[in-house]
Amino acid sequence: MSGLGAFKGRWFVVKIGGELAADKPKLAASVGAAVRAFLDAGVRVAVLHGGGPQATELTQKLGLTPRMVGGRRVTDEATLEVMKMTLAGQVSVDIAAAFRIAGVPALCTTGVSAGLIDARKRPAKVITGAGPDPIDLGLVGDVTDVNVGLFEKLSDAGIVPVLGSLSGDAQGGVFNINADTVATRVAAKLKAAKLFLVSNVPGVLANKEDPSTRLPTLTPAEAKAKIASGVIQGGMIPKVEESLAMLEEGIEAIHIVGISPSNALLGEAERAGSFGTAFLRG
Ligand SMILES: Nc1ncnc2c1ncn2[C@@H]1O[C@H](COP(=O)(O)OP(=O)(O)O)[C@@H](O)[C@H]1O
Ligand SMILES: CC(=O)N[C@@H](CCC(=O)OP(=O)(O)O)C(=O)O
Repeated sequence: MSGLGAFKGRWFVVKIGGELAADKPKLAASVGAAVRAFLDAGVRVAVLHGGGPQATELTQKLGLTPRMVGGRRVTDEATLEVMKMTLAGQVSVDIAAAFRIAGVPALCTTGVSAGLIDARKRPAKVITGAGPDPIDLGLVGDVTDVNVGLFEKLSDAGIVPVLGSLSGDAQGGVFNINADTVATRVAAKLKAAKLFLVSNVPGVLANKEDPSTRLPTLTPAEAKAKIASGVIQGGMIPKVEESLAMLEEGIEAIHIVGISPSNALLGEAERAGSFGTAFLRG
């Protein structure tokens, strides 16, 4: 029995980057196997997923031009339709299939369902790396509430909720939210013991082109300096910013980790910094 037993009854929140859904056997052997091990240790698990690369590809196929600002997608009506097709469609079904291979009873939907994740439109805001003026991202939301009771009921029934990062409101509104952001909000509301942001890179890298330059740990000061100097760019910016915000809220363990080798997530859960990047209070 591993050290995971110490987390019996607590929540682990796992966020899967959209790109990882493309290879079902690999996703099953890495994230699927780790989630199975968490469940076997009595840990409660909630999964959030993105689908950014698939959404960008479909946007282009439809003759539209994707626009990202500081790692966030500018979301007009047409783009929101694309997000529904990819997050609630292709990516959701592929993750459900991968979890079946791993023997994980996953219920795959989005945060819109049954008010699992409530949101409201995000007001125009200054975005890191995108100049001094506030930017309106369109139909992008901020999480306002998480239905913790329903997460607990699903978990009590042995079901793992797996949610694409769309959320809604009681008036029928639907909003696109960066999946890292949703994951951090859900982790905070569930008072999760650990949050894992599982991506296509092994962690935060000192040189983003070289996987051997993984930084095992980062303090807030180090992370902010790496954003300011341009070492951390693009989609890694929201991951790191959200992780730092989580630390400020008192969540003790946030890990950015990859899926190679396949035991990376499980290993990182057992020993922080062993396979990914763990954020430490400064
Ligand atoms: N310092 C860095 N270390 C690792 N990845 C980085 C870094 N800076 C930028 N990146 C980029 O961030 C990407 C991960 O963000 P993103 O594509 O949004 O992942 P996900 O889809 O898993 O949320 C990596 O593929 C990499 O290209
Ligand atoms: C507002 C915003 O940026 N939403 C994201 C949601 C998907 C996502 O985060 O996907 P990954 O985790 O695969 O990057 C987007 O539209 O790309």
